[in-house]
Amino acid sequence: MSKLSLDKAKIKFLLLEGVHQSAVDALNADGYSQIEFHKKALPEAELKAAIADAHFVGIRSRTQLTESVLAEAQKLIAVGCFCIGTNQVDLVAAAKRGVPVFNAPFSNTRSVAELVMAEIIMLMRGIPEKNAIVHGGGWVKSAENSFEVRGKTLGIVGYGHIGTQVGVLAEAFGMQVVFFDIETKLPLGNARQLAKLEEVLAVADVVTLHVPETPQTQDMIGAAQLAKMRPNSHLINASRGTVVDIDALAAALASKHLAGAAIDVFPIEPKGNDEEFISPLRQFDNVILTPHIGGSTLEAQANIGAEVAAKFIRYSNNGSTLSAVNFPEVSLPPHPGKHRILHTHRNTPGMLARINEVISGAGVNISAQYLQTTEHLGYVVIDTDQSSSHIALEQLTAIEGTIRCRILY
Ligand SMILES: NC(=O)C1=CN([C@@H]2O[C@H](COP(=O)(O)OP(=O)(O)OC[C@H]3O[C@@H](n4cnc5c(N)ncnc54)[C@H](O)[C@@H]3O)[C@@H](O)[C@H]2O)C=CC1
Ligand SMILES: O=C(O)CCC(=O)C(=O)O
Repeated sequence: MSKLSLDKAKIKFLLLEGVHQSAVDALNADGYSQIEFHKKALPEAELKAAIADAHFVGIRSRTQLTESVLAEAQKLIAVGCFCIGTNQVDLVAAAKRGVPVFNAPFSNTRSVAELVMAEIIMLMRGIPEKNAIVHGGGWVKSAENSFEVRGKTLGIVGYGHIGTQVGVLAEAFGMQVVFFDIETKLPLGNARQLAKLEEVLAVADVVTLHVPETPQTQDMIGAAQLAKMRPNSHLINASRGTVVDIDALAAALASKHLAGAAIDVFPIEPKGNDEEFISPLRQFDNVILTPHIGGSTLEAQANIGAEVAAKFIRYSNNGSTLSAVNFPEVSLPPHPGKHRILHTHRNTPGMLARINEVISGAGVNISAQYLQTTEHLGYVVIDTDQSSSHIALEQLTAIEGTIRCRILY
């Protein structure tokens, strides 16, 4: 590997929310030693101070990287979400600054699916209430409201990575699976895609939500949708807290229209393990409440740590943005003996021509080049035969529409 223009020892990684040690190990093994590690999310003022000189920041679901936080991050090169969801990052604000955002799109998928499968069985057997009764010294040995899952119908809303895994597990238990998704999806096994959310709600004994947080999924399950669910059915939400109107859910449980629920994510979650969890759902013994741990298994966290750290390393060493969620995806193999320039710009006509004009004007030969664009952004990786350091970096940076230009090596 050619020597990076910015010494690895000077590149600061800010890792928050106790990301797994596997991330630190992977970065250390590649020669990155400046790692500031925090077990928790930082309050906004502390976050702004810590991010000011960070080149890479790694978070989980709790840290909000808003426009105003990103504005403080003048040296930021990339963001890593050590999880699936990226809704906690202002992706547009990051892209505007030339900052790609990476995540781990399926390292905790199985963990969520297993928890959901367990909850389906627990809810169908009425275990949460029975557990509470026995803990209180009671003893109600009864088969009332206790059912096998075999032959029952599971409704999956959002049939992506997690939804499909839940469907496969549920079918192995003999359940019938129906799902709703805004995209047409290949149904696995005997699963059936239904055209409308309401159709799924009307037939399912258990409804489980696996959609991302978007403007369209905000309060997707409110009073009207809960009313359309079958009497005595169950709701599971391990997606995002904004997807369910919690007060409407509390009302549906209080009226006994729903027989139970399992909720892992909430509209407002405590910022740390020392803060009290406040929710109208605490009063219900027939609701399984978990502290956003759907993806929190040791296996998943170790895999996520290694995966996102590898994406940081590839981008830092190579300029590869493969699998970035807000950025054109470009990957060139390392070219020993060559020199590499990274140019991020607004996607306007003629940009590549202007960049190449500057490079050839400096008497430097381009040996490889790869451009990708998204609607608003262009990212080009340029390998040159001669050292590009003598090309006026200012000239490339001065091209109208340039967001960021770096000489990598
Ligand atoms: N509780 C936890 O610890 C965890 C929660 N999650 C959450 O689960 C979500 C889903 O994860 P994946 O399955 O990996 O995502 P995915 O992107 O693979 O699947 C999401 C599916 O939802 C569909 N969808 C999007 N908008 C929709 C709408 N309005 N109506 C119906 N379908 C819609 C998409 O077409 C896609 O098929 C994540 O975005 C994250 O928020 C993920 C991991 C752990
Ligand atoms: O483990 C975490 O911090 C968040 C898990 C999650 O919600 C996700 O992966 O989207």
